[in-house]
Amino acid sequence: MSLEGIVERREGSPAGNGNGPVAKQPAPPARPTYGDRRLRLNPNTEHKPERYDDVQSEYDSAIISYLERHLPPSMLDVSRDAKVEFMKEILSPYLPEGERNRVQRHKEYRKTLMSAYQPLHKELYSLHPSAFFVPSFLKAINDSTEESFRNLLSEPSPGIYTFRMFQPSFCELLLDEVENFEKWVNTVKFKIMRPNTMNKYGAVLDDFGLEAMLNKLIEEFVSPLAKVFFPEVGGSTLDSHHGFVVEYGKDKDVELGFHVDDAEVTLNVCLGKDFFGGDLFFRGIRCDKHVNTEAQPEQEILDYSHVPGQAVLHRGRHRHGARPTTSGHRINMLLWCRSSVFREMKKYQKDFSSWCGECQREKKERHSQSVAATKLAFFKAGGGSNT
Ligand SMILES: O=C(O)CCC(=O)C(=O)O
Ligand SMILES: [Fe+2]
Repeated sequence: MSLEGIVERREGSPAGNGNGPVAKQPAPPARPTYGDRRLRLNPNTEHKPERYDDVQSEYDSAIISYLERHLPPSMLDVSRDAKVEFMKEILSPYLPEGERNRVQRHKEYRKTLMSAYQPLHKELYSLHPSAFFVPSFLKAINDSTEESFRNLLSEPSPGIYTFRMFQPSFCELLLDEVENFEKWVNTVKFKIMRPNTMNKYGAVLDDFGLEAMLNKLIEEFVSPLAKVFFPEVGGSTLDSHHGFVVEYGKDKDVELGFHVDDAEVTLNVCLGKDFFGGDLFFRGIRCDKHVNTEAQPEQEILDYSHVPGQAVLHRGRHRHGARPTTSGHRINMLLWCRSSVFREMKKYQKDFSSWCGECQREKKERHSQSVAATKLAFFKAGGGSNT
């Protein structure tokens, strides 16, 4: 969806098709008019958009919030409902029919689930930083400087950051809640959607009420890091997410194949419990075109062992997988953080050498070839001789 596109489509929409009289319609209910209805091309960065998490619509609430900054000035002071109605109308042509139906069905699924499931630990459903996070993580985010982040993190391989994040008591509560949710699902025989195409076990946290808490967690605690470490892949403009848990062990998933995430930035935190194996393996960052190319042995190969409470933060395009969990039970929380702005801009780009390891390698190779060709031409022309 292009915002430029939206601007153009809204201009001068005709009342009829120009082929004769327009059939008379019953008068529509009176609607307020808002003067100039054209969107701003550039967002009003001083305007703080409202949150629309509670709005029932086919669109992600983050997109509605994002669009609010583009509203014409006359629309900014109208009621929240009027803004929503206006923005839904603007967005409606941009979802293809199939996608619209899918999104609608998912909204209904989530609504049914949330109205039936009784949360066990209500305190998890809103963000309580001092109860959730370890003091070192809280301090680094509060200080919010690159130096404070660097003091907190380790970077065992370029672009992979690890740090202690959750309190053991928080991990226990979340594990308990997930277990309770799964028990309930089995008792009432509700067929739940699994987190993604590669996992048969696990649950989508957003689907049973944790979406608003996770939104806040990302906004206040992941985005500050993503802005500093991943600006070239939309780390400064994260605006939606997919939050879930994956489960490995006997009678669960065992391992996870080599893949990239449907995310710009991924936060992966181990919640527990006791387990052996399950190491993550990483093999370098790649764009779509280069996703199947070889890893560079020196720089791009890393194995990482999960530790409960500890987070790994990486680009979604950082290729990875998880080795078999050979005993015990491993549960990790994943936040796939996305940026609609980055995705839109990516459509118009071909060179991803600011983050793709293979684009970078090709660029370097082109550069050395051109330096070599220039040198050769220079010597052939007699340059550099002292005759
Ligand atoms: O099992 C893990 O820790 C990795 C999970 C993962 O990469 C994913 O769900 O995308
Ligand atoms: Fe992944």
